[in-house]
Parts: sequence; structure tokens; C-alpha cells
Amino acid sequence: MKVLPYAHPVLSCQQAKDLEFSVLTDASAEWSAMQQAGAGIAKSVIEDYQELRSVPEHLRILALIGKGNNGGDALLACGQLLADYPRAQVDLILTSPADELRPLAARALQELEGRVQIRQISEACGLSEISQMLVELGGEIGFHICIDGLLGMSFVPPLRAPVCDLIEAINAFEGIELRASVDLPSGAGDGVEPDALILRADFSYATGIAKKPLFAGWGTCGRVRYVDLGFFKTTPGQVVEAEEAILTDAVLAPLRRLRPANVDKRSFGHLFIVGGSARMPGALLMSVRAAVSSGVGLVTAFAPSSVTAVLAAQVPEAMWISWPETSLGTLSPSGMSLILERIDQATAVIAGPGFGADASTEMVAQEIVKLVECPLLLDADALRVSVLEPVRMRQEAYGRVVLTPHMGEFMRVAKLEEPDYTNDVLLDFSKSHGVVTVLKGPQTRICNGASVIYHTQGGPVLARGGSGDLLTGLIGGMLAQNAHREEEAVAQGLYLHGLAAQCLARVHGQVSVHTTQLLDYLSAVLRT
Ligand SMILES: NC(=O)C1=CN([C@@H]2O[C@H](COP(=O)(O)OP(=O)(O)OC[C@H]3O[C@@H](n4cnc5c(N)ncnc54)[C@H](O)[C@@H]3O)[C@@H](O)[C@H]2O)[C@H](O)CC1
Repeated sequence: MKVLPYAHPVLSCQQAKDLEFSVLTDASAEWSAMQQAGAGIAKSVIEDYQELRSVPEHLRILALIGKGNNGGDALLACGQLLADYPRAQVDLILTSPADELRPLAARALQELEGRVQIRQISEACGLSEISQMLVELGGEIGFHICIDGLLGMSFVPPLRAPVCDLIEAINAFEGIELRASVDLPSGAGDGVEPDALILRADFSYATGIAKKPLFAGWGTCGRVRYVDLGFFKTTPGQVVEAEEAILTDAVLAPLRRLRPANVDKRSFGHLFIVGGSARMPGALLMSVRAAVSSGVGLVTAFAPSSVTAVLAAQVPEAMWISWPETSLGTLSPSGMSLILERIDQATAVIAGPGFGADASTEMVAQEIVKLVECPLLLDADALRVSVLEPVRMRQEAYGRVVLTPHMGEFMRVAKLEEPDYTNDVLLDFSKSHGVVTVLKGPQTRICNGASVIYHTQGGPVLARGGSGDLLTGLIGGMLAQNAHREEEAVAQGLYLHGLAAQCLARVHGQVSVHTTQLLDYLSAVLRT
């Protein structure tokens, strides 16, 4: 794939090792990368902890230290946390004698001398002794954060004692609030089977290169964070051997620049949103609210006639068109002329949020696919096999069709009998339909038929009704502003949505929030 300025390659552990070997040519380069990794992990883990509560001054950290560079990264992360939280208490568990650590890990340990408590375990310890030790070390409070620096990309199965016993004990130990793995959860790696023993991480902090096992769908890697160490400072447009990539913060750079002075509302696109039904007016409302916050110049919303006035009062920034509805309160195909007579104003169109699944909305969606000559986003109940049929007939010049299914909707349009998380199915589907698919879930993937880009921001705070409707509005808004660079627009909408969700969770937690609060954090995300 071409190196995009906003997505970095995802590689197998072996490919990552080879690349690191070519980039980090001596011990000083390795040490400097390790320092960056340690600082990056410390910063990210503190941000992530805030989804639980504010970080306590007397932070209690447990770090599991293996012999290699993974252990070195974890030790330097502990050093950074001690610098930032001088009252923190750090307990280290070493799985080998200190004099057996690799040179850089030994150097990192030396830097912590006198500031941490060290326990060493050996093969003879066994699971129950290690479990008992955790209980004693944790005391009444337990640990706020456990940093797993046991094994990284160089791990070759099988796991041996005492590491396997330590992983098992950590997985079972309830006195840890957040489990953070350095690079990969210990036990994960190339060729590792899904049922193998792997440390159950809440977050994995991929240092330098995001490795493929993080996306294997095992659910043990938790949420993936990419700690960019600058390994991919390649020229945009250059080709690298990777079909998979991870989205980076750079995707939002164009939205963080000053806008030119000589612009007006027409310079930032005009988005049409067709959606809603008497039963689900809220879905349309959420998409429209998100769209008007996306930076798009103009939004026109087409809503079922019985709810238009109520919705319009809630988002006066949008223009509202009342659409005739069926006896079931869904959009009637007889309203198509309303959109067609204005279509030359639109730079992108969304169809689907809150549609409801009946024959009328199916027909509306089909007509839109056939007649709309600009980029088009289909979501929710517009995602049907019969609606995708005319997609292939569309001329390339009209702009791409973007689909935003969750797994249930993807199964429907790809005619799958059970969920399939493999990239092959996603690639085949997107290629054969000529669409950009955004397959939503805990690890959302963007696929253009040739490559897959992972998006890992957001988190469980998004696991509530309406998150997808907000996403649709944001992506639609970006498409309308950026009509000739659909994939970039999609990536911008996704990333902005994910970062805002994280901000929301860091301020209010993951539980007692409502979906549209996410919109309050969009501007903070763009102004950092
Ligand atoms: N008020 C209404 O009218 C409602 C209508 N609904 C109908 O459903 C669709 C849209 O569904 P929505 O609830 O927005 O959810 P989606 O599944 O499409 O999108 C979810 C969104 O959240 C992300 N996400 C979820 N879990 C995680 C996680 N663990 N980690 C990270 N990210 C996560 C996911 O990736 C998506 O981005 C609407 O049009 C109506 O037709 C709904 O039933 C809600 C209320």
C-alpha cells in the first residue's frame, strides 16, 4: 500500500523486528527509542486511567519485568510515572535475576535504584505462591495500574515457568484496576493460537510499530494504543509492503489549521441527510447535530413530515425539509423529488439513520443510490442487499459510496451466516462492490478493497445507542467538505468521533453519560 501521511503500517512481529533492526542501528539509538517508548507509555496509561477516575497522588503500580527490551520499556515507563507522581509506589516483579537482564533493561533498572521495591520469582515458585505474593504486595488497596513488560514481539512459544504462572496469577488477581501491556500482551505473537495463555490486557501500548497480533480479534489485547517512535518518517506516496495500517492523529492535522480568510459557507460543502421515521426521529437528529459540528458549511435534513417541526427547533443551524411519510411513519418514495430538485447543491449525501426497515425506505435508498451524483454514505437500514445492487452501476466520477455497517449489518449485506472478523471477507466485499466500508466495532476497520486501516480510538463509552448516528453525521460532514478525498474524510470523521468519546470518558467516565455528550468534546479535540 502507499504510505499515507495519516496511517502507519501494521506488521507481523517478524517484519517489525526486521524493521527495528534496520532503524535502530546501535545501542544509543535503541536507548533513545526505549526512553521515548517509556515516556509515551507513561503518558498514555495515565490518560487511559482517567476513564476510571482522577489519578490518585499515591498511585500504586505493579510492573512485571522480563529480561528484554519489553522489560526495559516498562521500567522506563515506571521511572516517568515516578517523576510525574513522586508519591507513587512501584513494585517490580522480576522473572529472572537482575544480572540476567539484557543491557538496556539492566540500565533502565539501575535508573530506578532505591525508588522501587523489587521481588524476583523463579521457576520453583508455582501459581499459588505467586498468587499469594500478589495478595500480600497489593495489600488492602491493591494496584491502580499493572504494567506488563514480560514478553514482547520476540516471544517464541511456548510460555515457560515462572512467566506462565505469573500471567495466570495476574489474569486471576482482582486487585488490579488497569492492566497495561507494553507492545503486546505477554504470550501474544506471530502464530499464537487464540486459546493460548495470554495476559488479559485492558490496554496494549504498541511501541514504534503496531503488530498484527493486536488485531487478531482474541479480545485479550484490550484497547490498542500506538506509541509513535518516528519509524515511519517516509515520504507520503512511497510504497511499503503492508496491506494493513493503523490510523494516527495526523489525520486531523488539516482540521487544526487556520482556515483561509476569503471563504464563506459554500467553501465548506453542503451535506444532505435523509433519515428518520416516526419511531426513530432521534437517530436523524443525532446525525444532524453531529454534522453541524463537523465544520461543514451547510446541512439540509430531510425528515418525516410528522416530526420535522420538532426536530427543526432543536437544530436551527440545519435547513429542514418535510418529507411525506407512509402510514408506518417512514419516508415514502413519493418524496424523492424533494431531494432531486435540490441535488445540484449537495456535495455529499447521507441516507439511512433512523430509516426503519420497510419496503418504502428500501426504495428511497435504492433511488438515492441510482440518482445522486456525489459521494454517498449509507448507514443503518439503508444497508441492504437490494440497495447495494445499483452501487456497481454508479460512475466513478460521482464519488465513492461509503458504507458504515456494524457486524450485524455487515452480515446482512455481505450475506454471511455468522460474524466474520477476517480482513479477507472485508476486502472481498469492498472490492467487489467498489465501496469504502467502515466496519464498526471495538476495532473499527476502514477498507477500500485494497487495504485495511484500523481505528482504535473511542472505547466502550461508545457502546450505547446513537454512537453510530453521531459517527455518520461526522463522516458525512467530512465527506461534504472533502468530496474528492473520501477515504481521508472517512478517517477524519472516525478519528474525531473516537477522540471525543475518549475525552468524554476521561471527564465523566464510561457509564453515566449520554451519547450526545460526545459532541461537547469535538472542539477540545481539535484545539489540542
Ligand atoms: N434514538 C434512536 O432513534 C435510535 C436508533 N437506532 C437505530 O440504529 C441505528 C444506529 O445505531 P447506533 O446505536 O448508533 O449504533 P451503531 O452500532 O451503528 O454504532 C456504534 C458505534 O459505537 C462504536 N463502538 C461500540 N462499541 C465500542 C467499543 N467497545 N469500543 C469502541 N467503539 C465502540 C462503534 O464502532 C460505532 O462507531 C440508527 O440509525 C437507528 O436506525 C439505535 O438503536 C439507537 C437509538
